[in-house]
Amino acid sequence: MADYKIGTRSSQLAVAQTQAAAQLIEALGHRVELVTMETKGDRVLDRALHQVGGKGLFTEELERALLNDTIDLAVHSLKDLPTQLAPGLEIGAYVLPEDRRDVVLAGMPLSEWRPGMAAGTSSLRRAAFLRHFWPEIEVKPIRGNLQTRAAKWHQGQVDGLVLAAAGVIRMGWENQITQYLDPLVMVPSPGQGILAIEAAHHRTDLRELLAAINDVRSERIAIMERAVLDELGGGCQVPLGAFAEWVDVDRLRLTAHVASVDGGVLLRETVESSSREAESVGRAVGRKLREQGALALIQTQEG
Ligand SMILES: NCc1[nH]cc(CCC(=O)O)c1CC(=O)O
Repeated sequence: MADYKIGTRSSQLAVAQTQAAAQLIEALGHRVELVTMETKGDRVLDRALHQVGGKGLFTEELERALLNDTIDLAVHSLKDLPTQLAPGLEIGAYVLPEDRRDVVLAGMPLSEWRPGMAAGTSSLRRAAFLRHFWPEIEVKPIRGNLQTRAAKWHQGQVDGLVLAAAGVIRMGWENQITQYLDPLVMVPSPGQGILAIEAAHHRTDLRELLAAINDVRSERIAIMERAVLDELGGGCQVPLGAFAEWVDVDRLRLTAHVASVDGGVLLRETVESSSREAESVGRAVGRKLREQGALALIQTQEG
C-alpha cells in the first residue's frame, strides 16, 4: 500500500514531471503511487487552446479527485494552473525549477529564418511575441502533446517549434534545442518551468510533507509572476509573459510583456523589489499593464 496517491495527466511529459516530484517524496521515506487521468485539454485536439477555453483545462479532473480524496496530491506544470484554484484547493509546494526560457527547435536560429518560414506554437503568448519580434516569420497554431508537435515538425508541416525549455528537457530532448530565447524578449509564461503540487485545503495532514519539499525561492518567483497574471484575469490563455529572476540574495527583478495577438502592440513593465514584496509588486505591475490598456488587448483576442 502506498502512503500517498499522486494524480497526474496521462501525457508523457506530465508523467515524467510527476515521477520527478514523486522522487522528492520517496526520498523522505514514503511510498507513492501514480494515478493517471486524461483531462479535457488532452482530449480536445481540434481547436486552439484559447478556443477550447475555460480555466483549468488541464486540471479539472485532477482537482475533483483531490476534493473527494481519490488522490492525495496532484502535480501540475505551474503555468497550467489558473491563479484562482477551485474552492478548497491550494498549491502546497513549488518544486523542481527547470530552465524557465522558451526554446526553438528548428534547423537554425530564428535570426537566420527566411521570410515566410513557419513556426509552430500552441500558445497565444508565443504567437503574439513571435509576430512582434520576428514579423517576417509565419506563425502556425499547432496543438497536441509534445510528441505530436515534434512529429508535425519532422513531417515538414512547420519549419520549427517554439516550446518551453522545461518540457523539452523533461522529455529528454535537450539535444534537439537549436536556440534558447532571451527571457527578457520572449518573456516566458508566469510559472513556466516550475512544478506545483496541489492539495485539498482540508488535508492538514499533508502540510508538513509539503513544507519539507517546497522550494522557497521558486515560491517567491511564482507568487510574483502569478500576481501579475491574477490582475489580468488569471487564466492561462492571456498573451502575457511574466518572468522574475533573482538579482541579489533577497531581491527579484520582474519583467512583464503583454501583446496584441497580431503582434502590433507590446506593453512592457520592469521592476526590481525585495522578495518579501513579491506579491504586492507583482500586482502593481499587473495594474500598470491594465492602465496601459492590457485588458482591451486581451479582449480583442477572444473575438
Ligand atoms: N501548455 C502545455 C505545457 N505545460 C507545461 C509545459 C512545459 C513545462 C513547463 O512549463 O513547466 C508545456 C509545454 C510547452 O509549453 O511547450
